[in-house]
Amino acid sequence: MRTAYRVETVRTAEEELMAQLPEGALMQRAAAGLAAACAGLLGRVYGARVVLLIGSGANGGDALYAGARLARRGAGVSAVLLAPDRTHPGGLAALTGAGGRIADDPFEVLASADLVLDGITGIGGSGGLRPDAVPVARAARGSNAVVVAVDLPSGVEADSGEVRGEALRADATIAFGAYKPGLLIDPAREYAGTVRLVDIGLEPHLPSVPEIAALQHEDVALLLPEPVGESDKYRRGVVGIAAGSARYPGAAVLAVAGALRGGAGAVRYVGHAGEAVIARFPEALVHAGPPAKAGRVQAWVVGPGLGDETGAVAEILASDVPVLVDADGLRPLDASAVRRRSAPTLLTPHAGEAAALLGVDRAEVEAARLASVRELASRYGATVLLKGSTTLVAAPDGALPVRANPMGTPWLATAGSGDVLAGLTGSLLAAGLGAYDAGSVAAYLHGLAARHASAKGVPITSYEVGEALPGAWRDVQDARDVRDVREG
Ligand SMILES: NC(=O)C1=CN([C@@H]2O[C@H](COP(=O)(O)OP(=O)(O)OC[C@H]3O[C@@H](n4cnc5c(N)ncnc54)[C@H](OP(=O)(O)O)[C@@H]3O)[C@@H](O)[C@H]2O)[C@@H](O)CC1
Ligand SMILES: [K+]
Repeated sequence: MRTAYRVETVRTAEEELMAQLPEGALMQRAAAGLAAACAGLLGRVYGARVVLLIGSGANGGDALYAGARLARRGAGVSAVLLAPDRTHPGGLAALTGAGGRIADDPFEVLASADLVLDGITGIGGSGGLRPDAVPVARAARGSNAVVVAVDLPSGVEADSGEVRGEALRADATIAFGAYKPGLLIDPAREYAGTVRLVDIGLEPHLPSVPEIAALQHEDVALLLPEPVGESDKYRRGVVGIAAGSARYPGAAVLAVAGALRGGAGAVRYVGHAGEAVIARFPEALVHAGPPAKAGRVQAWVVGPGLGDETGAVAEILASDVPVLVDADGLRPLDASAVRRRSAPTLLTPHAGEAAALLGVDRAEVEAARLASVRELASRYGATVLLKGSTTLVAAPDGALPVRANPMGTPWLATAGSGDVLAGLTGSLLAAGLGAYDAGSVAAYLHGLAARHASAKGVPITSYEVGEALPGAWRDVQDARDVRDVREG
């Protein structure tokens, strides 16, 4: 599991740790890890041209000390000082002592750089790059150099993942001690490139509940439902899918495709696209409706492709089993009906649907995804899965970390992929997972399946994502088998 902590939490932990260490030791740990990572990226340090972009704080200090280490190994290191009067004094002395130089002309040194270290701002920055840093940052990005962000890409908001002005896009980010939310949440995450964590001994000082958690294979493996010896289809759970319409039968087929691969013992389809469903999936149980007459289910999915035929939404919300509401089902959603429910509710909007639920513009949701998912979860008293390039899952009470899905891929932005996800998630709910786990496990498997399906970078259809789900499941399960062997 990758975990991220807010700036305030990181600073408190750092203070605790620093009190136990000699002065400056923590920064040296950070700088040593940073210099080693840069050496790895450069391949050959001797003779490499390294440019440091230095702001007014300790982030610049880290970059200067790392630059000094690279200079001692024979790199030509130049520092661009963006706040010359407030440059970290110890770091600057170390750099010049090791033979590094202060650049007279930032654009000249950037033009021939092999590697740029972005030490403009770290966790102390906010509000995007300041005007004087913008042309320098653009020149760095426009050069042929590898851009390495120190702790965070400068210009992004560490706590929210927002990008409020211009920011410097990195090829890699070397983070110290802990991930910050912005390294896991878009749009900031997209500026970070490949993120690597340097251990500076912070972990024992961090709280047990992080702000953000991103599952990895091993975590997902532990959450997957597993059929036990005496499982019959009802024990494994029946998922009801109320989706599709005469106008959009495809959504029903795709939702059922997802549901059949999510671990439920049976899939009961209810609606007007039964013929299309049965033609593709003879194993589905098909009923014309209404949902209450369709027979017992352990969880409902309602919404994909309903068009204007949304009558089933209220009826399904009145049931006493877990309910997932997606797509067209979100339009007529009544917050008080959701809040009244005793069984879990999971809402799965994309940014546009989330914006409509919140009464704001789509751009506002996309810019502030973390705040939006939390606000929705608290307003509806429901678990909310906000779809996007990093899908977020928030539980209603706010005590659990928001889960960020690290498995997204741009190829998932294809018609119908949400229908597959809804079916898959509903199936996991029926198989007994809670809404928070079902949402995050489904988002993970769905992203992994899309990666499998587009393995060679080819465009994929949503149906292929459904077909690739068993492969993704197997992949994740292999992680559990590896762990069992290790521990067994
Ligand atoms: N604590 C530790 O022991 C360790 C800390 N570590 C390192 O320290 C980093 C945090 O350092 P920090 O607190 O000095 O803040 P930092 O990010 O350098 O910003 C400094 C100043 O920049 C300014 N500023 C603000 N916004 C701005 C903007 N948009 N554009 C330009 N400038 C802007 C603002 O000053 P202002 O100009 O507003 O007075 C702000 O105070 C952390 O990320 C990690 O790298 C590691 O070494 C591990 C050990
Ligand atoms: K930085």
